[in-house]
Order: sequence, then structure tokens, then C-alpha cells
Amino acid sequence: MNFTKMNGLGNDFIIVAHFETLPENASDMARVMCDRHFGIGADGLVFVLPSDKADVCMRIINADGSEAEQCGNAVRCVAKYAYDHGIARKEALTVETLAGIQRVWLTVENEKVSLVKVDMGAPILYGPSIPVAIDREQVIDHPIEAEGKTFSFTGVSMGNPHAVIFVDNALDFDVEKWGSLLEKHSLFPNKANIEFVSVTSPQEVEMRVWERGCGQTFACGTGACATVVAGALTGRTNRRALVHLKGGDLEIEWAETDDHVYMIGPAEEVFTGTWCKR
Ligand SMILES: N[C@H](CCC[C@H](N)C(=O)O)C(=O)O
Repeated sequence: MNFTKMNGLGNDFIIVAHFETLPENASDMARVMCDRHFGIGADGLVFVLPSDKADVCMRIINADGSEAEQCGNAVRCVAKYAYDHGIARKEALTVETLAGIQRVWLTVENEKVSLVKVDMGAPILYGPSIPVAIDREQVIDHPIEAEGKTFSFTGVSMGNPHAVIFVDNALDFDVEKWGSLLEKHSLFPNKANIEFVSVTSPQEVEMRVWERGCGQTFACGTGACATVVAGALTGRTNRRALVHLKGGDLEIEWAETDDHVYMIGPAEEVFTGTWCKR
């Protein structure tokens, strides 16, 4: 089985594009292929499938075998893959996901996609647990406790659940310890992606992330979107901000015109290969 290895700011994926529908053993495939010692190694396994509603369909399986509703970095990779490999040779296309149809705009240089803009749709605000939707004028920061330490989070869904926690300095925060504890907290019956964010200015933040189903990653597109929504709602940031991640930067805007969140960032194809293991 042929595959293509891609990433969005170091959030890396195995792209498989020759199934008509999601294989029944997709979760097992993800666990084996994403293993960084006995497999190819990746944060997720991404299936590029035909769609009757969009130019292409994306299904994303985390490294632990759980399926996610949405994945911002993977949507950029899938859009690039579709253009570069001739599935949808156009600079504005649509990607069907479990979170809905995503509009995508491509920047092409030397016949290859270098930058991708995605309409990630409108956010849903959660709290005091996820997924308990609340109105926007309700309390935004919700308390959450782990091992005797209390944090406050803003719950935001971009189709997948995020708990955004503002801290003094995200760069030296113990993401492994607290992210792994909070991902599976009882307030998050479907688990959650945990973002730790420090605000540099109203238009610039540092974000580190512990992702549901794969641990700490170099970048999280939906997490960056959730971060700017949480920052704007709590008065910490503007609705447009540059999110600095371990693997690079994402430009995020939560537009007032349509309440949608727009994300601009790169996508990279690294290598192709053939999977030989049973
Ligand atoms: N682990 C996430 C899916 C991947 C999201 C992230 N890689 C992104 O770029 O949005 C979840 O289970 O919701």
C-alpha cells in the first residue's frame, strides 16, 4: 500500500489515498502505521476519499486509533495533496470532514501548493464541561483541578473539543504532565485537546498543545483556532492573531462578518513510500 508522508508545521500525517471508503480496520491501521518505532511514525493517519459533497473527503485517525471530527493541519495537507496529485487541480476547493465542508484556498508556487487558507467554520463555546454548549455571555473561564492544582479553561469546539488554558509562560510549561492528566479529565467525557497559551500581545500568542489521541504535537490547527476564539472572548487577544507553535506560525482570524475562523499556514510533502507490514 502506497502512502505519502506530510506535515503541517511538524504535525505529521501518513496520507493514504486509494480507498473508496474508510476501511473497517482504520483504527488498527493507525495504531500500527503511526508507531514511531515499529511503523512509519506520525501523529495521525489520514484517508483521502472520494466525496459526493465536496472535491475530496478527509477522515483523520489519531495515533491511538481514535477518529477525530476535524484536523486543521491535516486539511491543509489534504488540500495540497489533492492539488499536487491532480485529484482537484484548482486553487479554491472544498474538503468534506466529519465537522462539515471546509472551504480552502491554495497558494501555488512552481506548480506546487506552498500555503493554504482554510475556512474552519464557526466555533462552539463549551463549559463548564465539554461538550456542554453555553451562550457566549456566560462565564468563559471554568475551573478544572488535577493533582491538587487548579487551572481555568475556556472550552471551544472547532468540530473537535479543546480546553484552552492561559498560563504565564507556555514555553516552559510542563505540557507532558498536565496535558496527559487533563486530556482524560472527567469534565471531558470525549476527552479533549489541551492548549497551554501565553499572551505576548493582543495580536500574538505562544501556544503549546497536548492533543487528544496523540500527545504533545508540534502544532495543532484547530487548537490555534480555539486559542484565538478563547483569547478574544476573554479579552486577552484580538480576533486576529499570530499563533506561535513549536513547529512554526499560524495566522488565525475569527471573522466578525460570518463568525467563521480562518487559518493560514503551510503544508509540506516529505516522502512517499510503500507499507509492507501486514
Ligand atoms: N487530536 C485531535 C485531531 C487532530 C487535530 C490537530 N492535529 C489539528 O491540526 O487540528 C483530536 O482528537 O481532536
